[in-house]
Amino acid sequence: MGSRVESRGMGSKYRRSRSHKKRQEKEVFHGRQVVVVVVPFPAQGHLNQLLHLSRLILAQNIPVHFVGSASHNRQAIGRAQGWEAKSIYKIDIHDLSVAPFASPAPNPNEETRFPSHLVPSFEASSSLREPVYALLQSLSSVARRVVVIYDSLMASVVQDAIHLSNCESYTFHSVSAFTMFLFFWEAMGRPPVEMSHVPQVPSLEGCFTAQFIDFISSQYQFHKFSKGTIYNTTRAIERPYMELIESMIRGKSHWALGPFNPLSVEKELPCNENKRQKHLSVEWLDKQEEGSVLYVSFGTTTCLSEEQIKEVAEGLEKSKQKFIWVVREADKGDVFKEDGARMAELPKGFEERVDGRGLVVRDWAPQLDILGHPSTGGFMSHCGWNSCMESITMGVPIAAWPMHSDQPRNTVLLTHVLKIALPVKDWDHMDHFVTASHVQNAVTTLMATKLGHQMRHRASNLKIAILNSRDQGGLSRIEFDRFIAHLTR
Ligand SMILES: O=c1ccn([C@@H]2O[C@H](COP(=O)(O)OP(=O)(O)O[C@H]3OC[C@@H](O)[C@H](O)[C@H]3O)[C@@H](O)[C@H]2O)c(=O)[nH]1
Ligand SMILES: C[C@@H](CO)CCNc1ncnc2nc[nH]c12
Repeated sequence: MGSRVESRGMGSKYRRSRSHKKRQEKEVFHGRQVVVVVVPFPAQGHLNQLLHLSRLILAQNIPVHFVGSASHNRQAIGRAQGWEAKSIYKIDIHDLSVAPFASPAPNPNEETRFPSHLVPSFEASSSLREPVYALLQSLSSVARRVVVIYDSLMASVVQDAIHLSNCESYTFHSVSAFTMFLFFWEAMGRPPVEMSHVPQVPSLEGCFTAQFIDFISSQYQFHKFSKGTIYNTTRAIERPYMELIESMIRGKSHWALGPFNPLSVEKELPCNENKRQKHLSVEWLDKQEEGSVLYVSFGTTTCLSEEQIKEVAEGLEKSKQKFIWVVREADKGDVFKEDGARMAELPKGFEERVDGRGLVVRDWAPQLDILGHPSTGGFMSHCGWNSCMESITMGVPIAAWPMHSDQPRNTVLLTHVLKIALPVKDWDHMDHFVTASHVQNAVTTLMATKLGHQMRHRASNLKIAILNSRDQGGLSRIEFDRFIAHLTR
């Protein structure tokens, strides 16, 4: 039943092939090992971040167990970008049984843009509680220490970890430190803090559904069991907000361990062997001038209505700028369910009219490769936190078009604090509609004006700051090393 633990083939293959002798030596000198169990939330933007973190931890020779339903594990692995195949096979992937869930198609005409159609898959994940506990029990009997790193939305799933004396847990917040600071600060009744770091931000109205707010609240009671919190950020960009969080939430350690995504894709190959061939979009970028192409994509939780797609198409066409536009539907709870998908229509003749200047991608785009490509000079984004970090680490400025959740506030971080983005339109939860002229203005400003150029320059400086911070002796590197030393103490 629910508590059956299945270990997937690739993980066990690794265990067998890993030198047994080496492991024995380790045990002799260091006692039993520390192992990490990673418990992601089953949506792409969350799976992706914790899979990247798993790889970073594994690179420190700490075994990592990654858990989830078979389809979410397959989704996470199949879409992983920027690293070599061999590093993914070293993660112990556990396909655990999850209660069956409905996987409806997204609704592009919903009043809020929040991906409510994913809620059944979120709720089904609570059935992971038993099999995850069974895994923790079995690991805790052989390991020196079991470290659980869980997505903040999976707190209830790992609540039993406190029964194991050699098990400790850390909460991973999948959004910016800026957004989390605001969330804590508002929840605490806005205590006095250094106000120069706190810009005006939009309210959360229209960002979530009431149902999802209940889901978040139902998880928060279990965070009291965790020893610390982890962020996919670096103090090189979000230092004030990490420090504000530290000053408000004492008694826990707070770790900025990001960026989790690879900082360069040039040296590292895509993980999937059959993806070694360059994607069409990258081949096309190879032929364009440096910094001349705008990349347009709205992540995996958003889909635009037909009318909205028409406005984007017209805006892009009128901007006369080069672009790659990813026209995809939002993910379903089970991304491998083929049925019911809409194929969004573009205006008649659009692709012919922009031929040679614009490329429409309908499948999964290699976003990290695209952002890391020298020809890419701007990104029109919904400002999901993965996209923000990927763009910042690749030095690409943003035309920000937030849709839901943390995105409107991430936008404020990018526009007001880091000053590497301009808004496509001011966020107004009552009126999501963006006209062709908003799109056109944003695109031409970002790609073809001095203001856009200055943003590109600042973005490129941030990229350098992040790289330096990750180098030997840099603050991010020191913080990451301290975390690893703390786990293996
Ligand atoms: O075609 C595609 C589409 C998307 N992607 C990748 O998919 C990921 C999308 O994640 P984003 O965070 O940007 O956006 P999502 O809306 O999908 O995620 C969501 O979940 C995690 C939260 O922290 C985000 O803020 C939230 O909006 C990125 O890593 C992006 O590179 C592709 O590689 N190709
Ligand atoms: C449905 C998901 C996207 O896949 C919401 C992401 N947004 C968030 N996820 C977790 N904690 C948050 N605190 C503020 N926003 C948060």
